[in-house]
Amino acid sequence: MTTSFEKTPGWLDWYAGPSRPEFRLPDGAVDAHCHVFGPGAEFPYAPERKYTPCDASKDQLFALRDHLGFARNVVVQATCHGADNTAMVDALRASGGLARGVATLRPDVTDAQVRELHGAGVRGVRFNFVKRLVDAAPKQDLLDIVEKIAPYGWHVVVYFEAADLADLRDFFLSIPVPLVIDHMGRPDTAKDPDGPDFEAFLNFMRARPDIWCKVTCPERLSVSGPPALDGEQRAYRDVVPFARRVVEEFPDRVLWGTDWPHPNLTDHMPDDGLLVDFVPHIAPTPELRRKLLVDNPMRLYWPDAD
Ligand SMILES: O=C(O)/C=C(\CC(=O)C(=O)O)C(=O)O
Repeated sequence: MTTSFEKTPGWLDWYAGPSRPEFRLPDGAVDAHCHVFGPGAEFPYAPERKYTPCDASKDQLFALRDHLGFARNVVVQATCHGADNTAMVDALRASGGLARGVATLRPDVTDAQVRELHGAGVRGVRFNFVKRLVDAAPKQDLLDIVEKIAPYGWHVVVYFEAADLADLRDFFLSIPVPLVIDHMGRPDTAKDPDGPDFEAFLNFMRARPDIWCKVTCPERLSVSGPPALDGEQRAYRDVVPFARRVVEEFPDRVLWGTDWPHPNLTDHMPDDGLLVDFVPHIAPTPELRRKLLVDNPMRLYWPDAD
């Protein structure tokens, strides 16, 4: 039986025909945050999902990787696939070792299942606290999951909004494995990057040396734009000071990724080539760029590669 899905109204398709970046990525660069969606007919979307995406297959992801000049991908499970990691795992297996994954798990996951995911290339589990994307999970369930993944050396990826950090901070710090924060904890970029809100985020990062941060998603965080479209080389200027502060203070624990195929965007869909051109603005030296794009993701996801 073939299932057909209708995309959530207003949701934009990913940008076909992205430009070739002017910024040449360093050899071995990793797109450390991207997704695969379906295709729904082959890998159905989860019944509990809050949105229905447009399909974005592994082959389309790998074509984008090659077009932009990345060597590897980290494929992050998105909520529209719930805890069914099949599409993501299928992408990892097809990548010939060039993709690692971050899964969503339920607390009843067995050791055999975790071991199989590890064998496929999964290295982390994602806990999502963004209310428009998921219903809240009991904290004890999450800690039970941590106990199951810790023996495999995995980390926990957390996705939350800035306003919720104060409530979540102690819970996060009780998680006894490395943490990776999605999209800088979604700061309000209309506020001062040197003000108390972002300082609270930086303080959280200072609390432990194994808290990493993805300096990703300017297209979601920008208030004043301009968008990465039509050759715009000064896109998302308002996000730059936030990301740059993180990169400069924590150069050895930052990651970057495209977030392709950019779920849930309704305002505009960025040209991924121009998104890559955003990177030198937040990582202004070749050394910072090498750490952000190559050394750090390789240490976290391919520690055994030479
Ligand atoms: O692509 C992202 O990281 C961000 C998302 C989607 C998401 O995380 C999910 O569905 O799991 C968002 O903010 O809507």
